[in-house]
Formats: sequence, C-alpha cells, structure tokens
Amino acid sequence: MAGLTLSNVTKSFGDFDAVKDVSIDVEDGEFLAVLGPSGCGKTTLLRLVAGFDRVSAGQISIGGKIVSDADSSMAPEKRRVGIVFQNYALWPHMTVAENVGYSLKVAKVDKVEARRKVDEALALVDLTGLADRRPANLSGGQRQRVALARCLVAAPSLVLFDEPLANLDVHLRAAMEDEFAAFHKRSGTTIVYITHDQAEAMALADRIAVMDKGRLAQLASPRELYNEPANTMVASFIAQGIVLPAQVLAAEKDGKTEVEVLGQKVSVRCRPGEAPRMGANICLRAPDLEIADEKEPGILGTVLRAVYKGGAMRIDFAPDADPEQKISFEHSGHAEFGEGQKLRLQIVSGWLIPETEQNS
Ligand SMILES: Nc1ncnc2c1ncn2[C@@H]1O[C@H](COP(=O)(O)OP(=O)(O)OP(=O)(O)O)[C@@H](O)[C@H]1O
Repeated sequence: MAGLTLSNVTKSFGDFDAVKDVSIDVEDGEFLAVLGPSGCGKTTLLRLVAGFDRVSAGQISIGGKIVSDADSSMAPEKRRVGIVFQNYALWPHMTVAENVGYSLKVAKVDKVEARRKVDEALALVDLTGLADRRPANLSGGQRQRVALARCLVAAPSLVLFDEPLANLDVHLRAAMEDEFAAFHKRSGTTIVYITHDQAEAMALADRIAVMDKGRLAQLASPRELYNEPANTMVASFIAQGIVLPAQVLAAEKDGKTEVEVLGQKVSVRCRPGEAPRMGANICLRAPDLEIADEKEPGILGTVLRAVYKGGAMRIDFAPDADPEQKISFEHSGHAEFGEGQKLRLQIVSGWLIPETEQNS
C-alpha cells in the first residue's frame, strides 16, 4: 500500500476552478473521506488522483512518486489505483471468482497464480465461500463486495471509493459501512472515500477532508470537525451546526473565552491565543442549548414552528433581540411546544469559530 500526497492541486475548466489549491497528505493505510455538498469538487479530485484528468497546477504523488504535475501525467493503468464506483457492473454469466479474476485472465496471468490472487481478494472482502455463485444469487451488499474484490485483485497501491453506497437502501448502507470498516482493518489498504453523506464519513474515516467550492475547508478527525470547526462553512455543514454572530469579550484562558451573543454573556471553548474582537461567530451543537425556566437567564424569543420527530422536537426559534437570527434545534425532552409560544433559551457551551478569510 502507499500514501497519497496532493500539493497545491488546482483543476480549472476554462476560467472556473473546480479544485483550487488543495493540499492533502494521506498516510499509508489511512482511511480518508472527502466530504462536501454537491458541486464542491469531490469527483474532480478523484478523477485527478485516478489519472482520468490532468492537474492545471500543483502535484500529486502516490507512494512518494510523482504521478501528476502541470507538465506530465502518468496513465491511469500505471498508477495502480483501484476504484469502486457507485454503479458497479458485474458480468451476470460469470461466477464470482470469474468476475474477480477477469483482469488477470486478460493479462494472461498463470492459472494457479490467478486463482491464488482471486482467493486472497475474496478473503479480504469476506466472500470466501461464494466463489462459484453467480451475481444474480447474491445480495446487493455481496455484489458490492465482489466489485471491491475485483479491484483488489490487481493489488492496487490505493483504493478510491466513489459514493459506493449511494444506491443502496438505508439498512444495507449501515451493514456495508460495517463491512468497509472491517475490510479496512483487515487489509490496511489506503482508502480515499468520496461521499456527500456525513454520517457515512464520520462512521468510517480516520480523517475527513471537507471541500467547499473547490477548496479544502478543513482536514481533521470526525471528532475535531464536530467539536472544533475551522470556519462557518464546516460549522453549519457538519451536523447542521447553529452559527451565531458574537463578540469576543476576553482573552483566551485554559481553552475558553467569554463572548456576548444575542445580549447574553456565555463562556465558550476556543483556540489558544484568541483575543477580544467584534464580528466573530460561534458554533452551537444540540447539547449546547437548553430550554431555561422563566426565572433563569437566557435568550427570550418565540417558537416559529415545532415539528415532532419521534423522540425529539425540531424547533425553529426567533430571538426577541434579533428575530431575523432564526435558531433551529432539536429538543429531546418530553415537553410539547407550539407555534407562537414564548421560550427562554440558554446557551450552556459552544465553540468560537477561528477568524479566517472564509468567514469574513
Ligand atoms: N468537464 C467539466 N467542465 C466544466 N466544468 C466541470 C467539469 N467537470 C466538473 N465541472 C464543474 O466543477 C464543479 C465540481 O464538480 P464535481 O463533479 O467535482 O463536484 P462533486 O462535488 O463531485 O459534485 P456531486 O456530489 O454533485 O457529484 C461543478 O461546478 C461542475 O459543474
């Protein structure tokens, strides 16, 4: 297996940059998810790594060897990059083993050697007993694993997954997430996994590269993305975070500072070295908000909409201090809420979003 390095990679179509100045280091054996909304450049990035497109600027290396820069591009088949697509096609008239071993047959690999490689690939995806079945007699998840084995048989240096679960139903997706995680543990394969599904990325990846309009918005562990988003895009994109304007009142001390938000003073977590500033933003996750008693301090406002979601209520709330600043959150208590009801919200914690170009 091999690591992957993208250094200041840009891909332009005319004067539009689909990928802009992206630098990512994927370690040998790491599982990296590339996550972002539609059109953020995920597929373009994958095509550059696979070698289907050439970079406009920057450099891509696999296993320390440069495979793409502005002047040269190694052919896809020489990169030894395996790809598992969303729409995998298996040959219906061939058995599982024949499907997996087809590329070896075409390459005229010795039959005994080919069989050994096929068996190895099937073992890696946990399909050892099904070598003689035909695709029609497999479940959707098993078929997806055959597609994965077919890519592994060529001993790729890294494997790219392009939204491999997008066409599967919810239950199968969850089962396949477990399968992919187990496969990664078993094989130690370097994986780059493209998805727009953050639950999938969170469940599987060691680190997640969040893309926004062609740029890398943040590269961090799932926990860090959730707890310490680097900018407003990541804060609101991950777990539908609530972003509120705030003023920083004090210098950072022990990883915390005091901010004023909607007329309330609140202590929030922050990066080291934060100092008082205007025009800041904080990010709140569901556990950071509580509904306060009338006598307690808090942000007074009105319920605009309350929808029961089974075990929780989704509440849209307009603070009296700034009704335009709608706050949408889930409340998991038993209390019922209705449109027009007055509420007092208390912010018990939060994260001060660092000052970046993207937020200004
Ligand atoms: N060949 C091309 N010519 C011109 N523009 C392109 C080309 N390929 C992609 N783009 C543009 O680049 C941007 C990024 O596209 P890309 O397919 O990489 O996004 P994505 O994140 O994979 O989106 P999705 O999740 O919808 O597949 C889009 O605005 C797209 O229209």
